[in-house]
Amino acid sequence: MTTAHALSEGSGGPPGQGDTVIDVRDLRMRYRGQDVLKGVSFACRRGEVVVLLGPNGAGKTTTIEVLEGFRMRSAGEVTVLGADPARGDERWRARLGIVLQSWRDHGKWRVRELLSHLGSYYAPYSTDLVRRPWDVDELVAAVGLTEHAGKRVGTLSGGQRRRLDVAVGIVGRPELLFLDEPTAGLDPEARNEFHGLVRGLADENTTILMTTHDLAEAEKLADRILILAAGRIVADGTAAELSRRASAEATVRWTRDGLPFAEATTEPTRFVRRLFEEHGDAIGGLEVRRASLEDTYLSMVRESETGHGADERVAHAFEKGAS
Ligand SMILES: Nc1ncnc2c1ncn2[C@@H]1O[C@H](COP(=O)(O)OP(=O)(O)OP(=O)(O)O)[C@@H](O)[C@H]1O
Repeated sequence: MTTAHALSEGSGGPPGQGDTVIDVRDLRMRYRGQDVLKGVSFACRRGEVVVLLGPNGAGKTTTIEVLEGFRMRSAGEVTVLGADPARGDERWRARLGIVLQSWRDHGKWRVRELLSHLGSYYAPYSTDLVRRPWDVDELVAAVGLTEHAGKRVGTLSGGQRRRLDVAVGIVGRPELLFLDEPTAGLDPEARNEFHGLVRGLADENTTILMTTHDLAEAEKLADRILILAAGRIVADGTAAELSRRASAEATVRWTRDGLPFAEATTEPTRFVRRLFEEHGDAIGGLEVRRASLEDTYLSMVRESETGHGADERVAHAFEKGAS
């Protein structure tokens, strides 16, 4: 994929505050008397890939739809690309790219025609630095649909449709891209290609906020991970930071004279050195394992859902660690 454009410059919109592209403070959402978001706060900087994790029904789609301007919030302050999404105009909207969770059918259109048609809406917002829309053939190649460019959308497979969803989301060369479970239904190869596409866009300074239930994907793509649970952000950091802060302990496993041993320790390097000093060649099968993102995620979600003030405690610990 070649996208040698400065996506963040010359786009015609007002700059955000410095490098902050998304700023969310105390966002609240209540549906029919039920509080889903109870004070969500976070920020995203230009060029960051931020992954929003959380259990089913946590409010990830709600959060993203508020930021896209598709949903009115109950309370809180939200700024996206320098504007309140509830009052975003067309020029503001042209700077966003959106890949929704649900498929909106355009079954009778052919792939290339659909992308040309949708792309034409962005032409008035083209600048010398950011040519809009994306050239259709280049775009079709970037999402791996070249072979299917002449097909009717209704005849594509589920995974091919998902690729098309992504193409629709980026046809206007967005500065900020929202991806709601973009890889659901993609095969491993398509998923891998999609990851390359996301990294390529981020390298060109596109800010990306995405949701996924695939923790390996989150770990691979995210500059920063947010965990939304029980109506709040209970964790905010890199995958490594999250794992370290969730558990300072690593588990060391080894065998000695063929017998298995395991020990939890906060100082694995010192522990392993001592182990070899004491037992030398009798040691085999050495393994040092820190908490995985999955361990961390599951324990944080569990703690926040069972209450006992754990979510506040964890969020506080993360805030302290992140600064
Ligand atoms: N329009 C609506 N009216 C009433 N309740 C809603 C509405 N939209 C969402 N909800 C409720 O709000 C909660 C959060 O939904 P949301 O779709 O934001 O969660 P999510 O984190 O994206 O979930 P998933 O991982 O399953 O996609 C759910 O309990 C859902 O039933």
